[in-house]
Amino acid sequence: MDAERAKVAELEANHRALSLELANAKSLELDKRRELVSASDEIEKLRMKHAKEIMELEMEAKSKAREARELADELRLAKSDLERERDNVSNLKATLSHQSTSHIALNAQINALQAQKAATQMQLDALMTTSSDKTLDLETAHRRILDLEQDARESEMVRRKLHNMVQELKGNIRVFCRVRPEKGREADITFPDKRDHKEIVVSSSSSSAMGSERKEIYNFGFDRVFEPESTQIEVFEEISFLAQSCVDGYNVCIFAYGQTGSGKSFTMEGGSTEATTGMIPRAVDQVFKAADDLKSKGWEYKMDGQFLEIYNETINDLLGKGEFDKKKHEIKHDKSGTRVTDVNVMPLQSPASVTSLLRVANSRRTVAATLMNERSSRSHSVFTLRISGTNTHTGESCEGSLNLVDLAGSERLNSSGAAGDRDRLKETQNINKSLSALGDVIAALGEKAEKGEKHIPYRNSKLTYLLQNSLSGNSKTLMILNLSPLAAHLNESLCSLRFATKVNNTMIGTAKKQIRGSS
Ligand SMILES: Nc1ncnc2c1ncn2[C@@H]1O[C@H](COP(=O)(O)OP(=O)(O)OP(=O)(O)O)[C@@H](O)[C@H]1O
Repeated sequence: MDAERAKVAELEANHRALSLELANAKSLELDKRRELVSASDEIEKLRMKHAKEIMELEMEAKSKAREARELADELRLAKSDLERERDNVSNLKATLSHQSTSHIALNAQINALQAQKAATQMQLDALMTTSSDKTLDLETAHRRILDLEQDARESEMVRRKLHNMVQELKGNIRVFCRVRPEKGREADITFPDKRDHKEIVVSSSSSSAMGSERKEIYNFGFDRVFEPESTQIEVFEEISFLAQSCVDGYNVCIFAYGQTGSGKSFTMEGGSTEATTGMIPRAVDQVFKAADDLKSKGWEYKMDGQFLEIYNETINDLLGKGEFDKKKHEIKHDKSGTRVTDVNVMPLQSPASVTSLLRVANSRRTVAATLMNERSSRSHSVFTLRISGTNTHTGESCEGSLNLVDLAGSERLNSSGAAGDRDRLKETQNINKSLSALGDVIAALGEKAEKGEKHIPYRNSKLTYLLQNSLSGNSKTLMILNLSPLAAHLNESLCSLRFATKVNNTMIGTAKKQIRGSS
């Protein structure tokens, strides 16, 4: 039993040892299991890390491969650039060697040119010296030319003055002839006197009864002949002394005579431009200038103007009001000069006031022309500028007048076609009457100058009566004969030329100044 007990005890002890061993084994197993779990975690982590590292390595490998490719590309490009650069370098080397050769050649040229430049500079210096000498010579010559031109101008003025004095001493009426420009069938008119411009030659051809051609040549001489190209300035240059002399106390009368359309109005009144300005505005301008110049010598002037029209022997005031002037105007002569009753006399302060006076007169003439059959060419127009001056230093006084007359068309009865028209016939008879009265007055003045006493028939027409004081031996008279160059007007032109020649040959005596001393 004991043995049994011992055995049981022993078994129990074994059991306990075994249980302990089992427990230990279990705890060991547990530890081992834990270790296993932790080892597997570790393995998992390592695996993941490894996978990540592999992935990164793969990506790195890919990027390296790309870089390698790019580097390979770059290398290729670099190689081709290098190749090109090599080519360039070899080209540049070739160019350089060529340029070097050129450079050497250019240097040689530059040296040659510099030598040439130095030689040219020396020549230039020599020329500059000569040129400044020449410039001096030229300036001297230029001054000399200016002096000579001035001398020539002065001589020309002296020549004109002397010419005028001779004319005044001769005492005849001056006559200028002006031929209008025209494009058309022109008559055979020539101007042979190219130096003094005093001659006009008109030729006409006619067939005789036998059929043979006959050419007649008519030669006329006047104080001045203006060719068609002559300008208003040139014409005025020749008459400016007359405008001047009315400031000195003379009575001056300038007529424009000629057939309708021959250029009378163009000459007297002119156009609207500077170049075409006519004799009236130019003369007035000149009178104002002359009066202004004499201010320094103590002269003070007063000027006034009137503009009348004589139509069918009645006087019409072109500065009046209304369409037609219905007033009856009378011409009065007394010691103070000629006066026309009831006409407007405009004080003239400046040349501009004359422009407005001409405008008023022209607008009235235009109205009349549209109402009455081109009346302007069928009437005489008389612009009168009266000038009175006193000298504050000397007490002298003077009175002058300037009459600028645009005469009615001078064509003869038949050629104007007036015969069948009563109004036209009356107009033409009146024009002829007054123009022949003008001729008679001039002829009588001529006779008076030659033979002494002679009655002057001023009263035979309104025109001559109005101009009595300016149409005497005591006044300066100029007739401008206007001619049309047309072949169709040849006969009229010849009549006008003959009339003007008669006037030109008339001596009317020497003009006198209207100057009074201080009283
Ligand atoms: N020297 C000239 N230069 C240019 N044109 C001119 C000249 N003379 C006249 N004329 C022109 O010829 C035309 C006729 O001239 P203007 O009217 O002056 O003649 P007129 O003799 O006064 O005629 P009317 O008796 O009808 O008044 C106008 O158109 C005018 O402008």
